[in-house]
Amino acid sequence: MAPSFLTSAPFEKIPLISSLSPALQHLILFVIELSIVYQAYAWIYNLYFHPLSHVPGPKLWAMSRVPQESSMVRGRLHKDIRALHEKYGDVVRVAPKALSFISPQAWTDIMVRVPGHNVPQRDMLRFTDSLKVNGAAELLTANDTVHSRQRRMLAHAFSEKALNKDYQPTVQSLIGLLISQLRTRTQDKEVKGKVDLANWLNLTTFDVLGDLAFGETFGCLETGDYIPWLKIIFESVWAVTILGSIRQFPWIDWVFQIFVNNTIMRVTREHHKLTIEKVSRRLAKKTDRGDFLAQILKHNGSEKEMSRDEMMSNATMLIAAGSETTAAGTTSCVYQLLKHPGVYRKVVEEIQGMFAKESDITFESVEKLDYLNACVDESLRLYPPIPIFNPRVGAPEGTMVLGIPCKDDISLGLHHWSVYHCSRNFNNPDVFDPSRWLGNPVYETDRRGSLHPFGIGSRVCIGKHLALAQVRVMISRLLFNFDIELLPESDEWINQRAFWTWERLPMWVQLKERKGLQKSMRSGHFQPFYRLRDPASRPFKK
Ligand code: HEM
Repeated sequence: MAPSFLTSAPFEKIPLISSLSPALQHLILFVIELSIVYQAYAWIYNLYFHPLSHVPGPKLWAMSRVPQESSMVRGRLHKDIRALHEKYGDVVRVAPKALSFISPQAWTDIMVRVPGHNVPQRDMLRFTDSLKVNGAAELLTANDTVHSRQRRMLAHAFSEKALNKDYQPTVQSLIGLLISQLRTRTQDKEVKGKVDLANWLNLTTFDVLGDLAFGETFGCLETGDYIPWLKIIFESVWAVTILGSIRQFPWIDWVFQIFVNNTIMRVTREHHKLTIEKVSRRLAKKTDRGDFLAQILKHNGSEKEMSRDEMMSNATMLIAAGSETTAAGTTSCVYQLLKHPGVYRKVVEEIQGMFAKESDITFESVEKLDYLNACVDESLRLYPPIPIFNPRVGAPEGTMVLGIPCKDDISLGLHHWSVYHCSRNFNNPDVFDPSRWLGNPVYETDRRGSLHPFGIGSRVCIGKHLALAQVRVMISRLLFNFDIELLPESDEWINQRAFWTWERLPMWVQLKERKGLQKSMRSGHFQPFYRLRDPASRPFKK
């Protein structure tokens, strides 16, 4: 005779399960009980016996990954992590196997390769392979060996000489196109100078990188719109954040792979097809205009240095890594200037005092605008274009970070926005004050070494100088040509959700052409090969 507990049905009130045999119902009950016991054990272990249990932090976050990941997918991780550091100090345990840091020393321990120190690795669970054309690695996600080979090759494409001599004419020409598009809108009787500046800056940086990576723009500035290929890049930045969170939970990831992976693969294949077309077209083209591929090909001795597929993967990656970030850096600085009329006036005076005509505004000359540059640094602090972390895990042999041994199962976070908004690092952290970077003694105690919006170490942003040159020139040429006012609907523009990049909100401004500027003072910016053209002749049609 069967034992009595196998003849009674434990789930008789639950419709779907009650139709199963009592034995099967008991098996399900047993699995549920086992999971509860295991989960309770895991929570207790994480709290009291885990090697990180001595690190300060909230108990709930130390017990389970759910609080951190739920904060991340809601786009508020930057704020939550800041609050935790204010409360608990320079290092906080933010998940059973995750630490967050904010001090200058932590930047060095996590990012900088020094003899005798095992430098942490990229946390690959937070990335996807979606940028890899035919499986070929690109710089951002490459392992250390491939990374150092590719970085050597790409360094030629990001040298100072290439930047100032080869790329400057393209960038200046496209900024000229931006200015003429905006000028058209100040003269339009319906638009009356009201524009979404965030959008226009994004269109500009996309066209710049399209030209530098593929030898032709996307035509965004001409149409005032994106092409679908670029929309995929936008959306994938957000999707990578969500996928990174899903991967922290193997069961959810498993279900996700079954139901959603095919769709992702289809979109990725479509995206790669277009990349291959563009790069092939560029490689077939004979051109004397400088761009990334021209620099790489000039130094590529053999396929061993950089294969064709790797060039393709890197071309897309550079557009994804460099366009939104640069546009965000520019938009946020303009926003801060518009919110601080005293600072705005000083910047305009500095620009007008330095440049008699617009063509004097060059990559080289804008470096001398001390006040504007302090404003750029301060706005990168308050709105770092990469707002949350540079995901890393300890080295396989273990890494010491602030004296804490971290193996490769421990995730190490330096969340830009949280680091720069913590009062442990900066006095009046929420205040936009460029004098912070110009020797104001109020900020004497600031831990300036904690500000690294471009990262540091061997994986520091390769496009840093290109980005800064663009940000400075775009702002200088905008303010040279227009008086700008922030419209009330964008007063709180800076309050956005943070994913890998920021959620992109429109920034509505009112533009007025500056009075008293002679036509001759405006023109003559390098050879303007980008002008508004007949839409039918655009290289990339929608
Ligand atoms: C204001 C604009 C920009 C900001 C704030 C920015 C910030 C960053 C940050 C924080 C990293 C990560 C460093 C790390 O993981 O430790 C990074 C990496 C990178 N950025 Fe940028 N970036 C900007 C513009 C650009 C531009 C214009 C390009 C290229 C066209 C670019 C290309 C890259 C690449 C390729 C990497 C990976 C470097 C490597 O792993 O060796 N970025 N950037």
